[in-house]
Amino acid sequence: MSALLSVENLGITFGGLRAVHDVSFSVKPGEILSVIGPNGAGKTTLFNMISGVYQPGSGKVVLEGQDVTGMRPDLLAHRGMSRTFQNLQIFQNMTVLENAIAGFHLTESGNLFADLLRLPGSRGRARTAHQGAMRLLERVGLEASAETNAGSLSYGKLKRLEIARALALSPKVLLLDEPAAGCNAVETEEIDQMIAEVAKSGVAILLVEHDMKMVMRISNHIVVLDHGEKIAEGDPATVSRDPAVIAAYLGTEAAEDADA
Ligand SMILES: Nc1ncnc2c1ncn2[C@@H]1O[C@H](COP(=O)(O)OP(=O)(O)OP(=O)(O)O)[C@@H](O)[C@H]1O
Repeated sequence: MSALLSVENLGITFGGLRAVHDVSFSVKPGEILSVIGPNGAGKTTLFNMISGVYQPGSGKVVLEGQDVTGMRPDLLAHRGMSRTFQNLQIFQNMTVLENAIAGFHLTESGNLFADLLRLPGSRGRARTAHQGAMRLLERVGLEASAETNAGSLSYGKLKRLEIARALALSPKVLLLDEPAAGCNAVETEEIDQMIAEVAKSGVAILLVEHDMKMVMRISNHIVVLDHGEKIAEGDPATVSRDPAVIAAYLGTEAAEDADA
């Protein structure tokens, strides 16, 4: 199967610092690809370039054969690319359902409040968004919490709500920035399962995550960054044995032990 999303020689420099340099990889429909690396390796910067938050200094982002390099996030969302952020972007004072409805208005913020208030002219659209939002909540196991204030949800549920919102525009590729950060083991496993289900439906998943157990469990393919450069890639077993990867995380001594 051909690539849904390709990153070709992507790079960016911040005031002389090569935050990301010459990184290439591709992801297919239904595949879970994780980007890992020590703190400051360039993972979030890479995500920001792919999702149009940063203009790359060099290289290309290709979505379904189209060059979408530096395209605005809202336009990318319409072409099938959604993302979540490291910091939750949830409206704490709104209900779970209202937050999910907001996902359908990513590109038309003017309509969101009209729809929530059910103003004249918005009823048909509001009904569609309402039904879609309920389906999303079912998909992430939050239907029973629809009327709950988002501010009172557990952290794991908030994370699932954020993923639900990113799914609102039926993305073909979903970028998840640390979906398990701050979650306990049970919550992480629930998020695991959810991500696996989304991938099974044919969505390509691109994941940045520090929880190595989770990464090893759910990834089909792993790309390892260190100091902005790709130092390894492959399946979880291959990557976890790679001396360059071990060195990047633990120092060269550990890599020499692994080699012996
Ligand atoms: N907007 C920016 N301006 C200047 N430097 C930046 C900017 N964003 C990131 N950097 C630098 O680029 C490098 C890569 O940072 P980035 O946040 O992408 O790493 P990361 O792998 O996501 O780290 P972490 O795992 O800690 O989240 C770091 O040295 C960081 O200080």
